[in-house]
Formats: sequence, structure tokens, C-alpha cells
Amino acid sequence: MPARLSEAFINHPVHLNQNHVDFNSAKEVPDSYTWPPIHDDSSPADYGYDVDSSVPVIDLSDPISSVKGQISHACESWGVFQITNHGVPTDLLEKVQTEGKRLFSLPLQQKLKAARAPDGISGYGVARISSFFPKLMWSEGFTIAGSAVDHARKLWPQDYINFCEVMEEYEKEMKLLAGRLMWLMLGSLGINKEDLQWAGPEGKFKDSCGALQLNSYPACPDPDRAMGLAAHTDSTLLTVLYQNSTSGLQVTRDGGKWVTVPPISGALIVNIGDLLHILSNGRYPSVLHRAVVNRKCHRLSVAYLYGPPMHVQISPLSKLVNLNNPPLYRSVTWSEYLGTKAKHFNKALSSVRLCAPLNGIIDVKDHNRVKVG
Ligand SMILES: O=C(O)CCC(=O)C(=O)O
Ligand SMILES: [Fe+2]
Repeated sequence: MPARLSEAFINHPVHLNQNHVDFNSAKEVPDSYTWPPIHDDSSPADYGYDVDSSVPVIDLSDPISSVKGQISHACESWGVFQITNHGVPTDLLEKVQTEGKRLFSLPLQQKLKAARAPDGISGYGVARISSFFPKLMWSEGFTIAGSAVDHARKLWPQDYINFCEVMEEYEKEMKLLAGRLMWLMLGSLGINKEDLQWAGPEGKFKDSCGALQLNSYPACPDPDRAMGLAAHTDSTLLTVLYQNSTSGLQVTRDGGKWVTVPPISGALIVNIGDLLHILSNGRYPSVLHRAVVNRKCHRLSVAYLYGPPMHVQISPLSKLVNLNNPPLYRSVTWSEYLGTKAKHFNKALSSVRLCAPLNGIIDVKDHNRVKVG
């Protein structure tokens, strides 16, 4: 079994076509990138006029009991929320953005020198989920699991250190923040440090794993017919996303209409992933999301993909299970789940489900019935 996140796909190689169009000079969207029209369902309500139809924004400097209450509501009803006053320095966010833009502005041939290997996780390339779709996505990505040095050196043989230092510092900040968010989320479910042995001494999640995913969405001549990143849930416990000031992220509630997550300068977005869905026995469902593109400007997003130590078995927490709430999922390690996701994509969660939903009610939160794309 892979012991490190960087080895997670050794048994699941994906051979993707990395010869994509040069986005910067494309005057139109080629047929291979043309998706069925994306209807813009966003209404004024999506921009905060109606509290119940906009993604919650939580100020982490509010009193802790209030924060936990807001998190519980956001996790139960949305699976996503934005956070402000999170403590990640603004200048670090700016540096990450500058370095990310520097990377994606390199010529395609240069970026391809650091291409992700078919059985690897780190490096440059199109989204791994591309293999599940007949059409290509209007985006490119760069993943960092472990040290970025090997790949960054291929991009900038003389000048890779700054990139690596910034990404390393950001990864450290993200790991601390993700641990803090885990306790806020778990605490709101009545779970404390004694209930989660694998969180390690003082519940610090020292051995937890994570990766940085830089996503680049070039401006697109026909954004309604292109897809930045197709609908998916993350295979994480949680994901912390920085989208800065350019919108593009959309989420659904229970497979309903797409809601745009409005950019808030300096805020971070927190998504619930499939492993927290399992750990919480479905109380905190993972959120189906996608990224759309726009005509005017390039968009960069940086996702921190956070999961448990690779060997830890994740299963519904015993405190959340009783006669009326039987365990809904079997236990899986992150490594095993990534393999399942690589094979079954959006049906992965239902493939580890133990029992059918009670009363025969369709569990829309399993996403297997949600039309993707
Ligand atoms: O770019 C975005 O807004 C979404 C990125 C995302 O979903 C991911 O990297 O998993
Ligand atoms: Fe995602």
C-alpha cells in the first residue's frame, strides 16, 4: 500500500493527452473543448441578498461558540463556506498568487518539461478527472505533493528556489489552518480529541497529509461553451481554496442549481470532501462543485487538499453511530479511496456505502445520481 500521498496513483496510472491547445492564442473554442452550453443560473440571490441561498461567510474571530454554530449550519446545509480572519498572512496569499501566475505564464513547451507522470501526482498537466469526460477542460494545473523542487527545477533551472520556498510556507500555513478547521467541524459534532486517536499528540494532526493544487483558467473566447473544471467532489477530508478576486467556483446543494461562490478579497473557501462525509456518517456531506471560465480574465485558484495519514482507516465515528443511525460507510484509507475515485469517479462514495438509504429515499448527497458536467 502506498505510504505517501505522492505514491497514491502508482497502481492507477492515467494516460492523458497533455498536448493541449495554446490557450493564450486561441481565438475560438475548438470542438474538442466544446461542452453543452453552461446556463448561468446565478441570480441576485447568489450574491448575498438572500442569506439562505448564498454560501455562508464565517468570521473566525467571532466567539468560538458562535463559530461552531455557524460551521455546523454551513456543513449540514452547504458543505462549503468562506472564512475571513483566518490568520493566513495576506502577503503570503499574494506571493502564492504571484508565483502561480509566473508558472502558468511560461510557454507550454517549458511547462511540459515538468509534466506529471501518468502514475504520479506532482507536476504540470490537465486535470486527472479529464479521463472521465469526452471533452477537454479549459484549464491547466500544477500539483505539489511533498517537495516541489524536482519539478520546479525543470521549469526554472536557475531560479526555482523562491517558488519552492513560497509553496512550502503556504503548505505549512494550510496544514495548521486545516487542523484548526477539523476541530471546529468535529467539535460542532460533539467529537473531541479523545475520540480521534489518529489526530496524534494534542490533536495536532502532525502526520496528516496534504497537497497543493494550483489551477489556471485562461480567459476564454466562448465561456458558455467551455468548462474550467467539471463537477466533482474532492477525495479529501477538507479542501481550503484560495480564489482571490476572480469568480469561477460554483457549488450545488443537494444536486440543485449551481450557485456561484462570490469572491471576497482575502477570504478562503472551505469545501467538505468525501472522507469527512464518511467520518461524519453523512452528517457533513461533501459538496459537488465545478469551475467555470470567463471571457475577460485569467483566473488562478490554489487548493490545499487535506487528508489523514495514508495508513489510517477512516470510518464513521462511533459517537455518531447508534441503532437509529447505523454506519453508512465501510472503512477506507485515503490511499484506497484515491484508488476507488480513480476508478469510479463520482460513484466512489456510493461504492463504499454499506447500506441502502433508509426508507428507500434516494440519498442525493451520494452524488451518484447527480448529472455531472
Ligand atoms: O478552481 C476552483 O475554483 C475549483 C478547484 C477545485 O475544485 C479543485 O482543485 O479540486
Ligand atoms: Fe475540487
